Amino acid sequence: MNTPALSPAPTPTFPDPVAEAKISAKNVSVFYGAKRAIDDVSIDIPKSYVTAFIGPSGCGKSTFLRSLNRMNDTIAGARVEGEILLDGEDIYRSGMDVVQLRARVGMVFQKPNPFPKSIYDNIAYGPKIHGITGSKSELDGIVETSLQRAGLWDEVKDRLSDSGTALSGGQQQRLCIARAIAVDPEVILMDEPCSALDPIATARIEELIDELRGRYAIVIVTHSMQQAARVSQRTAFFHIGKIVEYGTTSDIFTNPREERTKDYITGRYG
Ligand SMILES: Nc1ncnc2c1ncn2[C@@H]1O[C@H](COP(=O)(O)OP(=O)(O)OP(=O)(O)O)[C@@H](O)[C@H]1O
Repeated sequence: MNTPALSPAPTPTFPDPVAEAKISAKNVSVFYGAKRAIDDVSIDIPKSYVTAFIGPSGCGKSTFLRSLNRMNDTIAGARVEGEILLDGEDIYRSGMDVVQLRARVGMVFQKPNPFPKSIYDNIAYGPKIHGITGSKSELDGIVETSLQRAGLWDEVKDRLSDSGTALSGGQQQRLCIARAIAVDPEVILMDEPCSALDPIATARIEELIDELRGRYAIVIVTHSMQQAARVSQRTAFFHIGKIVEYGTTSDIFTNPREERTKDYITGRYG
């Protein structure tokens, strides 16, 4: 498969000296009680590219994604071993401010989950609680910029006081992306962000990911290999808790080194 990216993307080599690591995971294992869901995974996630995690159901993609901003902390029995560095700083060190971390490393989930609040408040909430600003005019500015960046401003600018939950599914997902953007993140993690959306809303989110590329490090878990090929520049293929192969998206899809990667991308299993 060789689906072209949405717009001319850099064709990175691998390893790519230009793609400085934003996140470095070193020998990471994740357990649920005694069960090991991620087994000794190491990966550098670049600053300026979109990285896709692909692999069969249950191979640990979401588990690993959640370990990148300590969302696994919220799951009883989950435990992470190894090291995850964000700009060289261990996010699991004691004393790490996890609320601050999750603003720096934002997350968008499978099912859009806007707060049951107005569109405006969905965006303004984060900057307020993180103390980014309390001033109404600055907040107005953040709300407008975030909605613009998420490609939603024109659709909602005249109804900012309507409830976020009254929007369509695709608009709700763009609202959730705007909410993540509002706190000025450095990384955005997306866990199957289009799986609840129709093809048109999916295409809109994919265009948006492409527009956001370069401004944020983006990591997307997807079941759709076409989607990975369209939106990402790097792809990691997971299988039974391990990364089998990681490289440029074009190499993974056109010239995989590993038999298991080949089998997966040609649809032989998964
Ligand atoms: N909260 C949990 N408690 C116990 N086991 C879990 C939990 N969440 C996931 N697992 C197990 O960990 C393994 C990895 O699951 P995970 O959801 O990370 O895989 P995935 O590749 O994202 O799957 P999918 O593509 O189906 O979403 C699976 O065996 C799953 O059953």
